[in-house]
Amino acid sequence: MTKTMTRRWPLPGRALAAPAAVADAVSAQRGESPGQQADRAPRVAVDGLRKTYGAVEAVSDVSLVVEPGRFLVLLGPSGSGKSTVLRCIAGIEVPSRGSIRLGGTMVDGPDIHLPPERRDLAMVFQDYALWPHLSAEQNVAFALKRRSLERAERRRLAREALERVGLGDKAARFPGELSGGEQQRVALARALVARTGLVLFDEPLSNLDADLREQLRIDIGALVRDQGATAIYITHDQAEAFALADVVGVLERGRLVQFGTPEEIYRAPASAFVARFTGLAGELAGTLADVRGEQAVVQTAAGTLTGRLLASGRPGRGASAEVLVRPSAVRLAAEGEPGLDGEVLDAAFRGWGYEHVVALAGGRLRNVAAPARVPVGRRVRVQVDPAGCLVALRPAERR
Ligand SMILES: Nc1ncnc2c1ncn2[C@@H]1O[C@H](COP(=O)(O)OP(=O)(O)OP(=O)(O)O)[C@@H](O)[C@H]1O
Repeated sequence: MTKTMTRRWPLPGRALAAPAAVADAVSAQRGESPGQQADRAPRVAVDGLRKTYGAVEAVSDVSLVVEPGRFLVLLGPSGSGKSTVLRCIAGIEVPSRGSIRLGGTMVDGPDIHLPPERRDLAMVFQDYALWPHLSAEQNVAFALKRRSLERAERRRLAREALERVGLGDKAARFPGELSGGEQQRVALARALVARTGLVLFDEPLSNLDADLREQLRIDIGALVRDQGATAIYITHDQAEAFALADVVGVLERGRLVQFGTPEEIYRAPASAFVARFTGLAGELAGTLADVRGEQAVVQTAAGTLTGRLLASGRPGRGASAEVLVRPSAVRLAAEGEPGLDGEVLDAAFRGWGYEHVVALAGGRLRNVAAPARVPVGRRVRVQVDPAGCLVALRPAERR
């Protein structure tokens, strides 16, 4: 089932803002300082969250904390439970177990469930969710409908929000007269106009093509940070997650398997799953030759490689291992430089230079960078930086 079919709430255009926050939100629009705005951004604390649908456990025991004004991205493959966690935080789903606190308020807990409209949050959806019969300005102004504001003031705030997302000149257009990227900008303006302390994003860029995605991603990061709101954003795109997040939570089959900064997750993934999901140039199988502290030496068919060991305990020499290589760790060796012997299978121009696919004994590596194109079939050497290598033991070899 698609998200569009399963989304039951909110109706398009509805802002999920608490009436109590009306005065605050409006005063923010009237020139409150960013510091005062940030004061309203809640700390989000999810504790022991579990959600089942019949026999399906969509989310199992997820606990996390997002500090006020921080940007969390939940990253995971399809079906890992990202939407379910987000929908529970929004109040659209009722957790089966666990608690959720937004600032000082418990919004979900034993016998407690606050509806979305009492959570002082706004949400941006994958499919924009705009009212087709309302203009861009009316769609944005609709988010202020529940607030005791003059119509003219609502219009002014809506126009201001549209200006902020670069659509000041298209306020009168209907969604059908706007491109996908522009429609999502209207949805973004609608989420920001009420100045709620928490903004949730449900894969907002996935219906847009690459160029637009990048531009809107940059604008989302800038606008949300400028507003000082706490943000939670879900995606299955690792590059998007790393680019946007202060902190990333990786989900695997309903469980939060790592929570840390993008840098921590890239350098020290918690498991082979996290390493694979956050981007590899390739994998080379071999046997463990040595372990020195956190570093493991692996003998592969292509040569000896060193990397960070992704396992606790003291695995023995000779254990079967896999070297997982990050894209940033591979480049073609210069003339006379040592490296792993291989043959070029493909060369792709990337603007800054070229990326090659190189076949090695026992595997292949993608993303092998070089300033010039090396023709297919040419024998080459590949330099592999140990700082971008991770060593995973095969399951049977873990102790
Ligand atoms: N209403 C529902 N009824 C039954 N099962 C559901 C329902 N919603 C989600 N699930 C199941 O819960 C699991 C997690 O789904 P969820 O939509 O949270 O994952 P996701 O990571 O957001 O995936 P995607 O990126 O594909 O949207 C999946 O196995 C899904 O099939």
